[in-house]
Amino acid sequence: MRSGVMEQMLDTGMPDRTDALVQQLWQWADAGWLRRVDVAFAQWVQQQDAQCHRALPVAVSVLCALEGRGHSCLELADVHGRLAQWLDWPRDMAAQTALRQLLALLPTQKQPWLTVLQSPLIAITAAGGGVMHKDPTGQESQSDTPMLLAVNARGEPQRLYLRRYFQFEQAAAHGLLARVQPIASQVQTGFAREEQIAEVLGQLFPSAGGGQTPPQWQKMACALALRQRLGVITGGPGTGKTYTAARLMAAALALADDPAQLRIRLAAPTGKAAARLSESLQQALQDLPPAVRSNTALFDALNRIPAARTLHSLLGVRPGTRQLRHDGAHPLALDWLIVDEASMVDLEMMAALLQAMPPHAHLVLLGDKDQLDSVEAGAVLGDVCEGAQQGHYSAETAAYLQRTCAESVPEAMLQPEADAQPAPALSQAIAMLRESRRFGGMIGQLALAVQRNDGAHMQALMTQLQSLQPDARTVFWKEQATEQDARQVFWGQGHNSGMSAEGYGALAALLKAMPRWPSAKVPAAGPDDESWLAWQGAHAQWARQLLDTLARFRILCATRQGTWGVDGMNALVIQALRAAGLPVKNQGWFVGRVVMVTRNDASLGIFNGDVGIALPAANNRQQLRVYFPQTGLDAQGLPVQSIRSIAVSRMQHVETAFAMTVHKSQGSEFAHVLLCLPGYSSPLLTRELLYTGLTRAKKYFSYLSAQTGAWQQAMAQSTLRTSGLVALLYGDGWGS
Ligand SMILES: Nc1ncnc2c1ncn2[C@@H]1O[C@H](COP(=O)(O)OP(=O)(O)OP(=O)(O)O)[C@@H](O)[C@H]1O
Repeated sequence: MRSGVMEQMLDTGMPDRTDALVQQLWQWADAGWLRRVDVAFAQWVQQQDAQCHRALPVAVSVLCALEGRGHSCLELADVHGRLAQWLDWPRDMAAQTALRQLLALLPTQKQPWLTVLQSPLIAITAAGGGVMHKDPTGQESQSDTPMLLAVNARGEPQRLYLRRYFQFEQAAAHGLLARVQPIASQVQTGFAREEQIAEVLGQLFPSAGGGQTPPQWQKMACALALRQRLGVITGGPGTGKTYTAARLMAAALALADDPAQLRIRLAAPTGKAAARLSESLQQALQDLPPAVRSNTALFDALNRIPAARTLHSLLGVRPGTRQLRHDGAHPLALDWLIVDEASMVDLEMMAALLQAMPPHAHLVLLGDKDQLDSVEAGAVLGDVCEGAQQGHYSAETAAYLQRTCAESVPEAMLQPEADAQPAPALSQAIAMLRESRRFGGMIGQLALAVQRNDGAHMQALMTQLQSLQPDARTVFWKEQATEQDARQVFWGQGHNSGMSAEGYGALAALLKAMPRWPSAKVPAAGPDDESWLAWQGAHAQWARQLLDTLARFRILCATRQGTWGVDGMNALVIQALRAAGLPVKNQGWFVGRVVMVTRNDASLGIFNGDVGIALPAANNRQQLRVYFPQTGLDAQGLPVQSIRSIAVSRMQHVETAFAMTVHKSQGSEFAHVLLCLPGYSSPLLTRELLYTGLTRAKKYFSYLSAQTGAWQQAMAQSTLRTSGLVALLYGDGWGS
């Protein structure tokens, strides 16, 4: 099929008529290079506007294809240069030539876009909002056109949007900027003066302040978030985002007129992230300074904060619709909202959240701006934190931080007075935590090198790695790797003695060591029968050990398909388990099948991303159940680990997960991570992907790639999602 399409396209060149061109787009969809929905929309446009420019259906299908890849618009400047990065190009040269020929219909300069986009289906709008209801020739157009062309102040075309995404961007930008306006009346939110903030923060960060080096960004992050109704706390893994959020909650309560009435709520984009936030916050509350913990009223109020929810459930998503129970007209009933893993929140959800936030309430976003973006369109946290590395603090902010934290903002992070642009209002709400409390060592160094795209640092680390004795290595690195290499790594063989405990070899050994069943049939004895209780205990302990072992190692892949993708690696693990004598199957359920939930199911209490293992039920060895780890709270409010199980017959939406995509691993950590890159280039292989994969590893990191240089190529490539949000938040030309 593919070669047929290409031959035809190469033979005939581009058709002159738009309907014939749309037919060619369908062939591209048949060949898998465009989604059918992309072409269906282009066809609809061509049918509605029969006189349209012949390049319009191509532009429209590209716009839709980009939306499917997480971009919120089509950036019209340098389209040709950018498309090479944006689209996943077919791998063979002939197909690439044919695709280039098609895309050559799109203008290379900005101005001719006005002619191409001249259509009653496209309205012009100022990039900052305010639809002009004119088409590019100045004619009145419909007010509800499906697409919008954003132009700058000089009327030059900037970006083409599907209307929905334009509206989401506007709502997100307006919502964020409205929250960085100074709080009109401190009385309204019950907050007192700066001296009180200084006093409270002094208690919460007793050892910080006083000009320590490096500056205490955690304390400053709290001060910034208390100053307006938006706080953004970004930082790599283990930099103390949750630790800081716990102190911020304590500060908000301590400063409130009536702490018992202050409604603090917690949320995260996924159920797993929500559970993890509650768990880490509980831990962080236990770490509060004794003086704060002994304030019983405050500590009780902190402990009464409800467990974190998913954003979907907080906003009240109505099943099967895009409607929400909470919006601008029906705001959320809360005073503070802390959202963790904000990098996973997509543009549509962020817009909805900001609209549903009551005007007086504080929103605090926690997340790692360098991680992969949300699966759906938008890169909101990345866009918001565009200038976080450099700070861009105003002299007023620096003075405020000095007064409240006794901390000086480093000179390099102040917006230069000579700068034509004033310090952006949004930057005054952002704090970047820079010191990892969890990991340094080789993995931390690699993450830094990747984050900064620092090839020389990478090289030095590789040289250092070679010079280490195998047992001292926390990183294993192999290019031009084979399946045999993969087997060795995931089985935990041969690299160093520490790593060998962290792999599926250990899982297989445990599976084989299933506790001996008391009898062939389930004991009919009652629950107080001693042997029955002993058997139940042994079974639960076994399941617990398996889950612990599973939680320590994972294979992460950049892609789904192919030998080095999720499917290939899952098949390889299953093969290895079979070779070890376990009765595994290629398809369906078997003892030891590791699965990931792919859809939330509130009735079963399982969430997208939860990982469990199929094991025989304690009371019926013929019946398989999936065992999941569960975190609860003990009488003192401390997290306790337990297990729960669900019959496999009730698990409809799961997939095998010995290996998973890097995307799906966001929000999880493992003692040992094996990251696999495929043997070909792809726009999916980016710096953010490497960084996210790397930073999932706490102790050991293994890297395998079928080709040499894949790491360096990925490091040089950024996800670069196109959006107009940075321009809306910081002004046109920011950072350029
Ligand atoms: N200022 C500090 N003093 C002492 N320990 C700290 C401090 N900040 C953080 N920690 C500790 O460092 C560890 C990581 O902190 P935390 O979990 O808050 O980081 P995080 O940025 O939220 O991580 P993740 O990205 O994994 O969510 C925790 O054990 C925490 O108690």
